[in-house]
Amino acid sequence: MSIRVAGLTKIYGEQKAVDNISFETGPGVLGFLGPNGAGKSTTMKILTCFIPQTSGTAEVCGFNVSTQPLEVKRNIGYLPESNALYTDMYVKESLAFVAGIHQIHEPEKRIADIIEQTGLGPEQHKKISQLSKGYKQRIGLAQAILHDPQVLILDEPTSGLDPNQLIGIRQLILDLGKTKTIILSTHIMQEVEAVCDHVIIINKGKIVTNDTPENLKRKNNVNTLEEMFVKLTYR
Ligand SMILES: Nc1ncnc2c1ncn2[C@@H]1O[C@H](COP(=O)(O)OP(=O)(O)OP(=O)(O)O)[C@@H](O)[C@H]1O
Repeated sequence: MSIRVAGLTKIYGEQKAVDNISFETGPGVLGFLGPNGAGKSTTMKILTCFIPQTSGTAEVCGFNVSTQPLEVKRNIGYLPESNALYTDMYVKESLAFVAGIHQIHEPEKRIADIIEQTGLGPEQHKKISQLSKGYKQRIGLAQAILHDPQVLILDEPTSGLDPNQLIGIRQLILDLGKTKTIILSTHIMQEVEAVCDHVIIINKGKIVTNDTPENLKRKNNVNTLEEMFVKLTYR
């Protein structure tokens, strides 16, 4: 399994944001769902070594996030919810910058491949500040996959995109999920139906369910994932 989480807990001050969660996942797309404030981003930040957990363990590709953060970062690509970009950089310049950080061999070829894969071709000569929101998301994704990590953590990668952009990014996630382990946080249930093989729902810091979308609908006797989400997380 590429990701193993055991008894993970994060306490901010008095608040338990993540409460003793455990799960494992391998190649494919895992939907990581839950209401606002459930603890999704906190879990993702721990997995990507942005913040330390209070207790419990997390491993990425066999490397421990607490004791082997460099190895974890080599094996993980992260698109944070905020998708902070250097907006004064040109598209290729920003990718070259990230390629330098990862010490990528033959960066020009890899950057050209990634521009092709993420559909950035038509916009590749622009400054990031000149790009539409959808293309900025593509830059965030391009930066996350540039070093060809085995694991991708995508925090609401399609929020605010128009339907055309949505289709493009979802297709890219589907393609990547054929070989990589992807954890995808989203509030869009259509997206879960479209791309996720498996779903974890977290509520108030605890995992309330972990199954395939089909099993979840059947077990909860509902027709849609929206109904299932409300049933498991409302109040
Ligand atoms: N740095 C912090 N300091 C204190 N509390 C925090 C901090 N970051 C998050 N929290 C709290 O932890 C809880 C979980 O937040 P988190 O961002 O993980 O939720 P989320 O599931 O990603 O929510 P959303 O869907 O709204 O993005 C929230 O109550 C939040 O206010």
